Amino acid sequence: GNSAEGSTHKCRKTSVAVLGAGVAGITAAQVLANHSISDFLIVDRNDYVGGRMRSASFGSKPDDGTPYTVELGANWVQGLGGEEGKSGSENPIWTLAKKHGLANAYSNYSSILTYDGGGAADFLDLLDDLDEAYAAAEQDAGRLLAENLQDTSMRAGFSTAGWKPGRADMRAQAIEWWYWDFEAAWPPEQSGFVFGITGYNLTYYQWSEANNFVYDQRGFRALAEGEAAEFLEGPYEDPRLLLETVVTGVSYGAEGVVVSLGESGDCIEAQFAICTFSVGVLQNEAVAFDPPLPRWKREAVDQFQMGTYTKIFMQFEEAFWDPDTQFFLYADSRSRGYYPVFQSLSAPGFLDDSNILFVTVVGTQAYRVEQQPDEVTQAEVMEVLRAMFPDKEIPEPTDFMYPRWSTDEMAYGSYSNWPVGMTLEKHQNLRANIDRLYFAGEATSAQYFGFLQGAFYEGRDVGLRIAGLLGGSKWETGECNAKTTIGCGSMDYYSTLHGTTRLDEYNVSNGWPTSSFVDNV
Ligand SMILES: Cc1cc2nc3c(=O)[nH]c(=O)nc-3n(C[C@H](O)[C@H](O)[C@H](O)COP(=O)(O)OP(=O)(O)OC[C@H]3O[C@@H](n4cnc5c(N)ncnc54)[C@H](O)[C@@H]3O)c2cc1C
Repeated sequence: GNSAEGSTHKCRKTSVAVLGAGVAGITAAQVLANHSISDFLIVDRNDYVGGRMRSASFGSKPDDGTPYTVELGANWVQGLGGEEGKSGSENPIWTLAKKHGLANAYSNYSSILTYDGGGAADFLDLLDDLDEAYAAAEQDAGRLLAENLQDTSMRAGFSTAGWKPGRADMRAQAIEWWYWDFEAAWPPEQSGFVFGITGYNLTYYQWSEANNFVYDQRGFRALAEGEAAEFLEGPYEDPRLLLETVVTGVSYGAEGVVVSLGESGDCIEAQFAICTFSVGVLQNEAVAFDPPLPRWKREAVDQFQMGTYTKIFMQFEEAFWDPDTQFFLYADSRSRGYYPVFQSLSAPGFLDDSNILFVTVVGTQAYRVEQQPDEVTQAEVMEVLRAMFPDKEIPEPTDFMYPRWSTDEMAYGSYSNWPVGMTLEKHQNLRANIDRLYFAGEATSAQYFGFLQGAFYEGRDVGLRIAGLLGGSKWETGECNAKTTIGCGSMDYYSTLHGTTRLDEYNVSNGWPTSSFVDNV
């Protein structure tokens, strides 16, 4: 590794460098603190704790004109659990949301009205068809997993289960978007089947199918700040929390890790480091690793998908939509996913009478929208709203705002999605440490990727591993073993991952008469 010795730059020494102050980083540091390891530093480029739990001020309140707080990033606690009479298993994010008293309300996905270019149009019966196919697809995915059969795409899984929306059937396309893309931020073609289904089921069937929407005016990140305050002073007064500090390089090895900070040349010399940067940050090579990440790690990073999920906020003088309905689904006649779902924050039990509406776009529509100026997007959205509500005079919004997640250096996207062709072993390569450099975050969670609970569990796991390594060998036999949900020490990885076809199987009987490597030029 790089030694800072003799240089004029400041190099702080610590036991553990926690890179990122999102849910994974805060949870990892908390685990260290709980195991009496107080010598750590937490670094983040943001000026707050919470990472992709990110809020912003928007619009104004009717009574005093002060702005509302809305969530640009994570918004729901997804899958609650812990209901009375049930086994008692609960989403840890739900436990923490209750602990910190976050204002939230049940998001009723059945409170929905449907529209197309001609105005209101009831096509919710299609949802029942998709429900039925999805139930069959779940059975099928379970069989593929249990019998080690070849995985496929969610698209193929849907088709086999009997759900085959026509390309021009824009109502069915809108229903499918609402069912799949709204959650995955990628279309079924690009989502893995088995892991797409397990990802959904482990959250919603293990706990409960409820999604609770957080509208707390401190911001959802009050959860992360509240947890951080239990082991950091304030938490913002604690000298171990280095905010507005950009990590530019990570030099790692068997002896330790040196983290380069910003352009100052300052650094951190640590025994261990935990990198919680999003898979988007890793894909964009925003951090220089020394030595470069090995091929088994880079292939996993490059294959896992970073999605983009963009909420476009509008405040109006008055609500022209049904005040009691939460969701408004729009089927555009030309483009799938074109301003497909509007959500009312004005609905009872949310930000009552705020007259705030937001529309969500994902995937290619999100990339398009994020690259254009606000005015262009506003004009497009207004055209859609006027088509949905032809009988209403709809004035321009009084406030309009949306983030640019796909290009934001803190994450380069919103959250991850399991792509077609990724195996559990290859995903494990995304998780695995290299020497003393560890990784954690929503994307490293095989079971809860994309969710806050994924970041929580992975942060906890890596925190415990490092606490164990720093605490000595007795940890490895005590608190964790292969049967628990918590691992110990260094992680497994697969240096070579094979396909299913041997070279000698590229032969005539498989329709491959010509050598793959022929070159007569
Ligand atoms: C729009 C959107 C909607 C979402 N909706 C939901 C939802 O409703 N429910 C749900 O459960 N989940 C949702 N998620 C996902 C959830 O927000 C994430 O799973 C979770 O917050 C990820 O936590 P993390 O700790 O893994 O990563 P992060 O929160 O990204 O933490 C990593 C930190 O690293 C920092 N960092 C990155 N690069 C550098 C660098 N070079 N130097 C220094 N610091 C750096 C970042 O600033 C960041 O704070 C949503 C996410 C987005 C963006």
